Amino acid sequence: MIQIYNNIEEINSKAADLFAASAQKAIAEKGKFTTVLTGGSSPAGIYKLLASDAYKTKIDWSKVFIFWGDERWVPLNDDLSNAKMSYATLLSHVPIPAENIFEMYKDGVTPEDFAVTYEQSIRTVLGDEGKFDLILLGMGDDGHTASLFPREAVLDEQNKWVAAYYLAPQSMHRITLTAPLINKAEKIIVVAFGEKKAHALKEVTTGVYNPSTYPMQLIKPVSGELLFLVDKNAAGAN
Ligand SMILES: O=C1O[C@H](COP(=O)(O)O)[C@@H](O)[C@H](O)[C@H]1O
Repeated sequence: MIQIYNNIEEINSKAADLFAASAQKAIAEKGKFTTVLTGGSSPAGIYKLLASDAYKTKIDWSKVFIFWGDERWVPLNDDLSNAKMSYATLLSHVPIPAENIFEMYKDGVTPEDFAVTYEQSIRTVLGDEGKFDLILLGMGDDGHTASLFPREAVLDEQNKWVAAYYLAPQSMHRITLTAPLINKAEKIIVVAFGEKKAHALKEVTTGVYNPSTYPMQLIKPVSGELLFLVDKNAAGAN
């Protein structure tokens, strides 16, 4: 389902409301909330809102378990780190235990080896079902999501839950949750705003199925819900 909003503030507010509601429901039903944060420029406003006084008391952060959808293979203090942005805007401002946060990077190991470790961490917290309560995703102007980039072999991955690979156009390694794992989630929210996303959004939602070019098309929950929160510019409604 696609919901179109007037501006980014409205998107942020809706996403924060949905995050809080998912957390409350999961904690009431299961005693914990497992979620995946996205990187890039789109989610910072959502994270700041969740860290604000109005929202942070709505969630029992001691029962929240944080993973990431993808990461550039850079240390936490690097400005390219998705985790660095998430700490700066959210995680350093809420009472979440450090052991509940699963950063997608570790010094001194290869990204490929760490992908195996990260999958094991997910299995430890979620069990072998691998069903996250809520996954937040962004979408690049090229239709990529997480680190599922156009024409990369990772798009064909069927078995691994987490994969790492060298992304030649960016001259860096990426580590990412794979589409089969993402699609197990209870709820997936994709946030996209700005006219630079309009072409990809149109292709992803109404174009011919061609995930090699528009990897976001791989995101099709098995039994959960997929919701796009977009602004008028991304929706091409202006
Ligand atoms: O490389 C990435 O880009 C996408 C989209 O980012 P945005 O800046 O256009 O919002 C993001 O979802 C992903 O986490 C990030 O690593």
